[in-house]
Amino acid sequence: MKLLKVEDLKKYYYSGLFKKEVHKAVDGVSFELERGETLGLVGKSGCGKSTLGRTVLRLLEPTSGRVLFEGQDISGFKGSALKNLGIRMQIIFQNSESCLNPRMKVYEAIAEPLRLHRLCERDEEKGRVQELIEAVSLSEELLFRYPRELSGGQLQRIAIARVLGMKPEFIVADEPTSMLDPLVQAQILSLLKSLQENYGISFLFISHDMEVVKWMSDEIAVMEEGKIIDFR
Ligand SMILES: Nc1ncnc2c1ncn2[C@@H]1O[C@H](COP(=O)(O)OP(=O)(O)OP(=O)(O)O)[C@@H](O)[C@H]1O
Repeated sequence: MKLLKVEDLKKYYYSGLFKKEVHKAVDGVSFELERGETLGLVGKSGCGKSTLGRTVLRLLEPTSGRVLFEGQDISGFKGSALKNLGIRMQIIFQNSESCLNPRMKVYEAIAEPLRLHRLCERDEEKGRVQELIEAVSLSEELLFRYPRELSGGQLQRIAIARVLGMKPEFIVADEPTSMLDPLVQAQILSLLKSLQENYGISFLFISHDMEVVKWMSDEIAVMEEGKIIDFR
């Protein structure tokens, strides 16, 4: 069974007097994703890539269409079902600093979701945080620093460690390296690939950069004006 199946997904925004103007940000998108595979998503700015990623994750309410996760229709999930789903499906953003609290040391940033979702016992927490910082190839001494003391690449690794703590099966990576210089970008992309190999995570990998998407993806979807116009 496919890990993810998206069927005729739409996300429309209504504006203007009597909400009569319609902007079709995502307009009937369908795709499938196997466990452990990456679908790259490319297209011009404003074509709907981020909206599609967020709607699949149910961070945005779909206008219509279905999202099947392990065969289960999650389109109507609410309350605790949606919260549990939010652990298994994650997102990594371009600007990781914005999702880290500037007053929280790295240790707390990684431990916070573990506590919030009760993913480990209190006495196991330290070990788990150490495992996670190692998994993203950072040294343990960074655990006691603040985000402002770290480089862009280190911040992105910490954002990835936070997400990994939740043992996600599916991650939307929304331009995860576009703010980084080329060398650091290459290192983060390699990290994501190795995490995929080690943990069997599936990715929807969003980028402007065709070269990056080619290197990362098993299949590439090209988006234009809310629709997928080609699979390569
Ligand atoms: N809350 C909203 N209300 C109205 N329109 C929106 C809203 N959010 C996004 N849009 C519009 O939907 C379209 C798709 O936006 P989206 O951010 O998904 O594109 P994108 O392909 O990810 O662009 P980029 O590559 O620049 O991030 C854009 O025209 C945008 O202006």
